[in-house]
Amino acid sequence: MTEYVGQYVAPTGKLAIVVSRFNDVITSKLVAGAMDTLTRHEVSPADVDIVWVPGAFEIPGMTRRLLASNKYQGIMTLGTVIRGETSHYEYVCNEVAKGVGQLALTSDVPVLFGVLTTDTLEQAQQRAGGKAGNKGSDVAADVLELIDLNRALQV
Ligand SMILES: Nc1c(NC[C@H](O)[C@H](O)[C@H](O)CO)[nH]c(=O)[nH]c1=O
Ligand SMILES: CC(=O)[C@@H](O)COP(=O)(O)O
Repeated sequence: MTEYVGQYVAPTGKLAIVVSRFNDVITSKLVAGAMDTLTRHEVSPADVDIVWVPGAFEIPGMTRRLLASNKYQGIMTLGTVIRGETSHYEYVCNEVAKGVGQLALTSDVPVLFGVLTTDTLEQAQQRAGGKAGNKGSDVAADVLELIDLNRALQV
């Protein structure tokens, strides 16, 4: 039996973070968490491109463009969608999740989903460095793991 588990090691190539400016009081903390985790695992900041888009809805499109550039070994998507008074929340969340999910499914380059979808600002704050951790840190570790796993499997 052979078991494969990716390790948290710095890849040889570049990484990208696609992050939305909407709710940037939160998304900036997600980026900070991601960069903290990446640098703790010896990823050079020079090897990370951070691309800011207006809102979460724009994340899939920009991610698709970065994938097409063939510049990156892995892409993390970060955003924060907080429920408002109308059904807009559902449409934004559904399209972002569907778009990023489709890219993750069809790309050989790991694409990670780090978009918070919360009912309240407090819930988002708790997941951006509060008691529920930092989603940016989570997806940073995940992208390192997936890149290394693909390397080990030679896929
Ligand atoms: N309400 C939130 C949005 N809305 C904006 C959309 O994401 C998009 O930028 C706009 O519809 C133009 O296409 N975006 C978030 O990231 N978070 C929200 O809570
Ligand atoms: C998630 C959203 O788009 C949300 O901020 C919009 O708020 P509202 O539904 O009150 O217009």
